[in-house]
Amino acid sequence: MYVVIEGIDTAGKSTQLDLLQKKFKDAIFTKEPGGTQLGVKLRAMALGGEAKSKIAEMFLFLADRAEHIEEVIKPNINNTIISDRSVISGIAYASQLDIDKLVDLNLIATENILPSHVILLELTPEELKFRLSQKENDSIELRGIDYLINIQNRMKITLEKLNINYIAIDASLKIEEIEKKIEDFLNV
Ligand SMILES: Nc1ncnc2c1ncn2[C@@H]1O[C@H](COP(=O)(O)OP(=O)(O)OP(=O)(O)O)[C@@H](O)[C@H]1O
Ligand SMILES: Cc1cn([C@H]2C[C@H](O)[C@@H](COP(=O)(O)O)O2)c(=O)[nH]c1=O
Repeated sequence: MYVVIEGIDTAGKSTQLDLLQKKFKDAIFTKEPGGTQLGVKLRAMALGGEAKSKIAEMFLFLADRAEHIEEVIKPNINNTIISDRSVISGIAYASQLDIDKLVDLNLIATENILPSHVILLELTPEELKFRLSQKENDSIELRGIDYLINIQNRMKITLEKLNINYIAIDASLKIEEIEKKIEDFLNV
């Protein structure tokens, strides 16, 4: 299975991935952006704010995704893959473009390969504001609360549009409660 943990910045993805690492010892753990050698360079460019064009930024993430599919997902498609982010973030975060156009571009990048299970961790604006205040914000996080909540809404629209098997979990629940809901969703 190709499992993805999705959510906007600070939603709790890394926290749950650390717990999943203990449970799925044979799984391939990966991420977007930055899950390949090329992806590390693309991540640095995209998150470093080097692209003045939002379209150029989007293509940096698309290139990362295409390389990730080729180098990590396809070779391991018959094993358990657990990824921090995916095409869902890719479509949701490119908020200057129409979702349908983004779906087409991302299906090219992913060769029509989609996650089999997506866990969406959802934050309230209040919880997001608190969590962002607890860390140094990167160029995307600096776009603010309304921008990120809009991204979160676009994630749900994208999941429905792609008809992907997903669960939306309140990210402000206790860490253990979220862990249990994920376990039940993955039937482990
Ligand atoms: N269920 C939770 N309740 C309260 N705080 C949480 C919960 N899960 C994670 N946190 C805290 O929220 C912050 C962000 O968590 P984490 O780094 O796991 O999020 P993330 O989605 O990986 O973030 P990013 O995408 O920005 O890297 C951390 O300080 C973490 O300790
Ligand atoms: C895959 C992907 C990610 N982003 C954004 C989302 C986050 O702000 C960063 C990644 O940070 P993380 O700490 O690794 O979660 O990049 C994006 O804008 N487009 C994408 O396709």
